[in-house]
Amino acid sequence: MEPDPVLRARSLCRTYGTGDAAVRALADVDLDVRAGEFIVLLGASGSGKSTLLNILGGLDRPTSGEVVFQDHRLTDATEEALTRYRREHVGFVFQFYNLIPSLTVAENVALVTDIAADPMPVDEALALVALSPRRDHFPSQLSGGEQQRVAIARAIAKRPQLLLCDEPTGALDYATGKLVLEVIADINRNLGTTAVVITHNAAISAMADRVVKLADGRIASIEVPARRLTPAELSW
Ligand SMILES: Nc1ncnc2c1ncn2[C@@H]1O[C@H](COP(=O)(O)OP(=O)(O)OP(=O)(O)O)[C@@H](O)[C@H]1O
Repeated sequence: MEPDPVLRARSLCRTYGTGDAAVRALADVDLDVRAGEFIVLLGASGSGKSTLLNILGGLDRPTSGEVVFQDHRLTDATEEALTRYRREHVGFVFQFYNLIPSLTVAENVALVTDIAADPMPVDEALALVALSPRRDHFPSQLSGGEQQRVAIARAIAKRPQLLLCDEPTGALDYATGKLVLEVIADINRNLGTTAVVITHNAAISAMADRVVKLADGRIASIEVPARRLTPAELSW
């Protein structure tokens, strides 16, 4: 039996602007995200990937349609409830790491654990991304890949159900990007965190449970790779 969906999106539409300037970013998107799965979201630039991820993560609302997280309709939620949803249940990782330069690695992660309901200890989160020895360093003393691993530690330290990653390897070289993907795959496998990862790199799709392709704001296809590869087995 398939696991229950942790997120259900139905008939999602998102239009930016109005009148002649209106841009339809999403049109009639239906998607179930199942507990514990690893989804890769592919599609050309402008196909609606970030718009969909932002709506799933409660950073944005659809123009019409609905999103349900477990039993909660996010589309009806107040701003306070959406903020609580993001704070308690969603970890975000973006292309640029958004670390606070004046805080150490451990302090950057503690920013999140200080306000979370049931966080893991900061040092446990740093161990999961293999950065324990760098806990007292500042972001400027780290490589891009290391900074991204701090961002991942910060995202997972609150034990979110969902880890939403928008081009997490977009600013990284090949080898470093692979290391970062390995960390995300390990977290998905070992902690059971449901992961949705946007990428431009189709080779990454072989590490997914399902690959969702967007084109012009619609789901063009959903594929299940024959065998889920580890990032170490991927090449591009
Ligand atoms: N704030 C906005 N105002 C107006 N149009 C927007 C806005 N955000 C996105 N769009 C438009 O919506 C469409 C979908 O954008 P989106 O960022 O979701 O695509 P994407 O697939 O993530 O692209 P990329 O791979 O380039 O990041 C694009 O045509 C984009 O120009």
